[in-house]
Amino acid sequence: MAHLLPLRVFLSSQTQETPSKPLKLSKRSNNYKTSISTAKKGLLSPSHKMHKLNLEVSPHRAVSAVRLMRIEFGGAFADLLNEKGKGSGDNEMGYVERTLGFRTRDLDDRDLRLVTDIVGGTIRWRRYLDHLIGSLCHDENMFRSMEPLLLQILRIGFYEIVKLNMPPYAVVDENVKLAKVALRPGAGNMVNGILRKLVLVKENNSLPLPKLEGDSRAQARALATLYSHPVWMVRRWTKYLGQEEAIQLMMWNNSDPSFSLRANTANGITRDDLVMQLNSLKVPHEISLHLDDFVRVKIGLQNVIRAGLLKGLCSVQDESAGLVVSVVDPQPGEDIIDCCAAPGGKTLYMASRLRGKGKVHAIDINKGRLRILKETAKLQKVDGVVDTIHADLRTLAENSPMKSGKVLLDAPCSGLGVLSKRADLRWNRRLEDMEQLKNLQDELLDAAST
Ligand SMILES: C[S@@+](CC[C@H](N)C(=O)[O-])C[C@H]1O[C@@H](n2cnc3c(N)ncnc32)[C@H](O)[C@@H]1O
Repeated sequence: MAHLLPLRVFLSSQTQETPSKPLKLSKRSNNYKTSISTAKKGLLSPSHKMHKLNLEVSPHRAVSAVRLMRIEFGGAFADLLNEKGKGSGDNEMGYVERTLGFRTRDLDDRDLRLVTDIVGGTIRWRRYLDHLIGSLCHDENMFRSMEPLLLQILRIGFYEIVKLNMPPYAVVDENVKLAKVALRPGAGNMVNGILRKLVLVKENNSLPLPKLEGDSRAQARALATLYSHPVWMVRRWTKYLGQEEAIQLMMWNNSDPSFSLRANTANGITRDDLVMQLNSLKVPHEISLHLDDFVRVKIGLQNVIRAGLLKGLCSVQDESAGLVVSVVDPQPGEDIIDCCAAPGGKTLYMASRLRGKGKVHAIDINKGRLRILKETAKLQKVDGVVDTIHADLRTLAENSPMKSGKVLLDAPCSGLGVLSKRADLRWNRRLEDMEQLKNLQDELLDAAST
């Protein structure tokens, strides 16, 4: 019966989180390797390297510096969700120990919040911070040849002073201490010199920032530094939106993201149950104005993860993704095709709305992501109504076309709409990728409507 219904294709450009990648230190950067081994050489001998505890260095700065290294050179993701909550525990301290040569005391909730703020902010503001650091170095070569860990420590210090407005001399002291212990005394002296220069120019209100002047290229370069985005994005947005709106957009991308949680009704959890849990965890939240099962959370996601709420009780899902599902409006008994389904955010929400009757056929080309979808479907108790199909949609549509009254196509997208959530994404996208993506989206749309 379903194939007799008029075909409806829902196209969504919502970006989803991608699964966490393993750390690949050796291939991505020789510099990183060098700096790690330098740290180890000075500080560790194999016999005591696993238990050296340093109580003087501020733990959240040490963890932030290492997390920044992993994000820039190790293929790790910047956002909490892709760390799957492991970022707060032993795992993270293991990375700290291997990179810096010592452990710090365990992080408490406040430390964890600071790590999230510092890491997210430092990545977002990287271009701006590097401009300031470069301007305050003796010469360009000093900046260009700076070892990666030293640069991360300086970025943290600059971010804390310029963007978080933290008490400057405490910031200087703490970051100098970190550079001395994690690298060597000379590195601490360098951090001291450059941070003190920064404090001075900030106090005199004379931060060396570019002026918005000259032709459109020069202005784009200045805006790219002032609002910390790649030049090609600034040029693109200025062209399509005008300068004022492009600036608004960049300011939004630089703001702290908020998240939404969806109560997993298929597991018998209501939004009221979820609210009770959030209250008991003291996580501030607001009820969604648009969707019955959703709750908004600005801070405290780390607590939600640590309390295990994501293990079946609720999922992190943007309201925009929820609204796409509302447009599809899944009804019990329906057969729905989700053409680019993994890791499954929309599939699983649609499945929960089938109330045990019907099927979501979840197609995806990526086996690993599809496996995550399958596992999460089990966790959320909707696996009975989810059928996974590992295939390239284009080949599938040609060789064994499927029919359904409702077809959702959530094609791969640039992710430029979620830059506030994915702090590192702006630095990983290239203009050339956009053209390729557009062609792929065209082909997928054709295949989905076959
Ligand atoms: C934006 S994500 C989908 C997110 C998903 N709808 C959700 O809500 O979690 C795009 C997905 O398209 C998949 N994809 C890319 N090319 C494909 C193709 N030719 N056939 C099927 N899936 C494809 C990717 O593997 C990726 O998982």
